[in-house]
Amino acid sequence: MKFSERLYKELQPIWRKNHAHPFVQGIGDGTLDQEKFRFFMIQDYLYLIDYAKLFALGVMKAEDLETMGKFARLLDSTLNEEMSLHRQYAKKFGVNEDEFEQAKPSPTTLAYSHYMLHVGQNGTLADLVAAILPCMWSYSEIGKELNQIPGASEHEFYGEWIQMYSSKEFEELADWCIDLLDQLTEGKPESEIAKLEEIFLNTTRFEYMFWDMSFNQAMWPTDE
Ligand SMILES: Cc1ncc(CO)c(N)n1
Repeated sequence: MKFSERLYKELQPIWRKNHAHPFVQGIGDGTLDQEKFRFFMIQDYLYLIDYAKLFALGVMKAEDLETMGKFARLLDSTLNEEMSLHRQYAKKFGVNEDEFEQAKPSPTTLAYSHYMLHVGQNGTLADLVAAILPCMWSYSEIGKELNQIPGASEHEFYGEWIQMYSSKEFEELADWCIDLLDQLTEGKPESEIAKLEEIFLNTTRFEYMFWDMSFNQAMWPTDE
């Protein structure tokens, strides 16, 4: 069995919670409170700044030119395509993108992005890929599922978000990452595989927490 097939089985309970979450459901039916979405987009912008750095670390850890080139393109598309979606939403909210960039990360954003950076900096290329895959894979699945809802991708406010994550290009990025992880783990001993599975499941759990944090607009509980 490919490693990704094993992961696909393991992640099911968490993905079911993602898809059922009122934040995700609300994007799909267009009823999500725009203030919650604004909170999410700001936190996601901060998250993506760190996520893009993981691709730079991927360039550092890659062992062949083809993989280096792919990570370089992922870095470029995150900064200049995916994040331009956030900059467009910033405009819709009537704020300058600098306001997004200078916002403070929530505890969940900090925990998630710093966990990934820690794994990416201290681990192997396989550790890094295991950490970054849930992000691409789960958004691609959510995007495709929401795109099935009639009219959802034409919704005047949430349509563009659904179009971005249900796109073929985004799906191809996730598929590339899945294939790379399968290649890197082929023939590896169970002890190594189990460690990678734990990393993958940790960031999968963080993905769920990110939806929940956004729905609750959760900053530090000690702030007034
Ligand atoms: C938190 C999070 N996970 C995944 C993606 C997809 O890139 C994103 N933009 N944000």
